[in-house]
Amino acid sequence: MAKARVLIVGTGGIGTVSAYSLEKGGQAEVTAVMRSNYEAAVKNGIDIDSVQYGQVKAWKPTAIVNVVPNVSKGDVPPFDYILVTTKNIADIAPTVADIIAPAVTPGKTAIVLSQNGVNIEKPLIPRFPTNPLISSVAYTGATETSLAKIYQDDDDSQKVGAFRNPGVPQEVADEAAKSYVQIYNPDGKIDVIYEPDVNRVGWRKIAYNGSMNPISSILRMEVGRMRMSRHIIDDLIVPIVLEVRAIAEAKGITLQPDLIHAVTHQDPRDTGFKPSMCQDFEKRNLMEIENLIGERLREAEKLNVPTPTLKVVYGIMKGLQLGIKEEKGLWSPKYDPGNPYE
Ligand SMILES: NC(=O)C1=CN([C@@H]2O[C@H](COP(=O)(O)OP(=O)(O)OC[C@H]3O[C@@H](n4cnc5c(N)ncnc54)[C@H](OP(=O)(O)O)[C@@H]3O)[C@@H](O)[C@H]2O)C=CC1
Ligand SMILES: CC(C)(CO)C(=O)C(=O)O
Repeated sequence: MAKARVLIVGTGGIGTVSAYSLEKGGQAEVTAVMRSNYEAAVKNGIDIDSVQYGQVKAWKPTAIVNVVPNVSKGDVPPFDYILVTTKNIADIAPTVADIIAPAVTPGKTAIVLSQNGVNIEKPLIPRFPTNPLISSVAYTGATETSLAKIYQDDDDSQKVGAFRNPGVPQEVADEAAKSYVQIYNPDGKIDVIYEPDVNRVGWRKIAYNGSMNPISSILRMEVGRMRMSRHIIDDLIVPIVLEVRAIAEAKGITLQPDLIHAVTHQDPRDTGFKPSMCQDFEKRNLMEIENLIGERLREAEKLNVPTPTLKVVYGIMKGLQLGIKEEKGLWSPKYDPGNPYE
């Protein structure tokens, strides 16, 4: 059987581990789009120091490219799947839809978003109305420590299911998600599984990412240290988790009764782990603020759910993001038209 053609856009921590798992399964050939790490990967391959796969040295997927291939010209065969593993920075162009558009074949390519956050599929629906949209909620732990050098500290673990895209019959989207899991994990040896209720799973995950990620970034603190402070947990983490639960409930999504315990005890007791947002902040990378916090606030407003803690945290994170945007030349200190504080 011909292997599935998978394009991975954003081959950093999660993208590299996914590329390796996909090719190891034997049913996919991966084209990896790389950017800052492109030259290092082409010259020396990719090193993965992996809790799951051991020391992988100088590895290369089937193809490495430094631009998203344009399939419309007909000289590149269409892709069966595009796996998006960039950070989702919705407040800065180009958006995910703009980045992947050249490689999408209407009615054929299934688009898999393996990114943290809620509502990440929404901007893709009008742009790709005939393509199945798939959610991969990832629990894998992986970091690019230097160019094309990956440290994987948690096994590849994902729950995969279809988003709703009104132009695609639900059974077609569900089938695409199941086929993706089959290609990714053909002999069932890894924890990458089909999840029919992936929306609920995404909301559960955001109870962690929406609380631990921003608070660790603001405090620049590991999760283990935060857990040792009752103030941090009682006054910051718990209120956010309760607000996330209230928004989810207003949307008809019931999260588990022991959610607070599950979030606060997700990581080992004395862990030195800092969530991905805190790592980005320390590297002075843009952070995934809109899909982890902003989108939930907007949902809460629509549903009249009070979210005082989230609102304060959002304001602080927007301020921190502004500093990073200014450093990158993406913002200059000036008043926007209509700003009443001028
Ligand atoms: N890391 C983790 O353990 C976990 C991460 N996640 C989620 O997974 C997603 C990916 O995270 P992670 O792997 O950590 O991210 P990384 O920052 O490690 O990797 C993102 C990659 O995307 C590349 N990229 C960004 N924009 C483009 C573009 N326009 N064209 C080509 N390449 C691009 C970056 O290139 P460049 O270096 O040039 O910027 C980088 O190589 C995020 O949504 C994150 O929240 C979820 C669970 C765990
Ligand atoms: C906690 C983790 C690694 C997922 O398990 C994550 O999602 C993040 O750091 O943003």
